Amino acid sequence: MAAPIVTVCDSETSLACKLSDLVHKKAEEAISQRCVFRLGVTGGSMVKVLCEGLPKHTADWAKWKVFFCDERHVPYTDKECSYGDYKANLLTAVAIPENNLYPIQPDITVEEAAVEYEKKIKEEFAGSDLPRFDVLLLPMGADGHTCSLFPDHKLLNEKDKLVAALSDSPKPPPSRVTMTLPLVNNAACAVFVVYGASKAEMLKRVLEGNEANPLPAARIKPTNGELIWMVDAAAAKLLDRQ
Ligand SMILES: O=C1O[C@H](COP(=O)(O)O)[C@@H](O)[C@H](O)[C@H]1O
Repeated sequence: MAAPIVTVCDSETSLACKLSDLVHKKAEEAISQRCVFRLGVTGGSMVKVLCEGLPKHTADWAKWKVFFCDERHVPYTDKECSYGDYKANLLTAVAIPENNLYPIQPDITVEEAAVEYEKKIKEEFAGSDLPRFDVLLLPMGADGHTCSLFPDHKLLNEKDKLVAALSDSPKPPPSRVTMTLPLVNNAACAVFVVYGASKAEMLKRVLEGNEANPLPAARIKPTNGELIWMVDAAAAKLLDRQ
């Protein structure tokens, strides 16, 4: 893996802008090579910056396919549902067809939902043993989690499943579906999006620490892809390099 690229933006607005420039550039490259752009998104604070920045560009939206790196196992109408957030805030702002947003099913058990989502991803990447997303947009929680991979959780050791269920998430809601490290680390480009002072201490640990038992976010090291951190000045304030 090449060394991670860390981009520090002055403000949340500038972060939204630079993030959308990057995603659009990656989309154009993917569409020109393969006629499709496969993106993975996450919920939480990501939704706001993404939905603010992306609509400022024109794009071949029909060729974008948007999957979820993780999802809370709640109904689509629940305020915790990331799919519901993107449906309300992204699909109303850009012309990505609704069918190109791939939700995780809430109306079956969480284990069934994980199996079904892995199948859906494998169908999308038919012919490849290990799917390779063009871009995965990743969060970093204040506890160092990413996707729904939490510190010291057994799913950090998952080697076979590409998508897994958990019912003991330390952050509510407890039931979730998440991409696992083998799938995330096979992405062509993994982009962490982190902003706000509440993430500053953890960002320093993940980027500058060298812990024996790495935090989940520190375990993202695409084996044959890029790793980019896009952060705002508030989150970066404790970093040695600024
Ligand atoms: O629970 C979750 O948390 C992360 C991070 O949320 P943030 O609001 O601290 O950015 C989120 O992105 C992830 O998708 C979600 O399930």
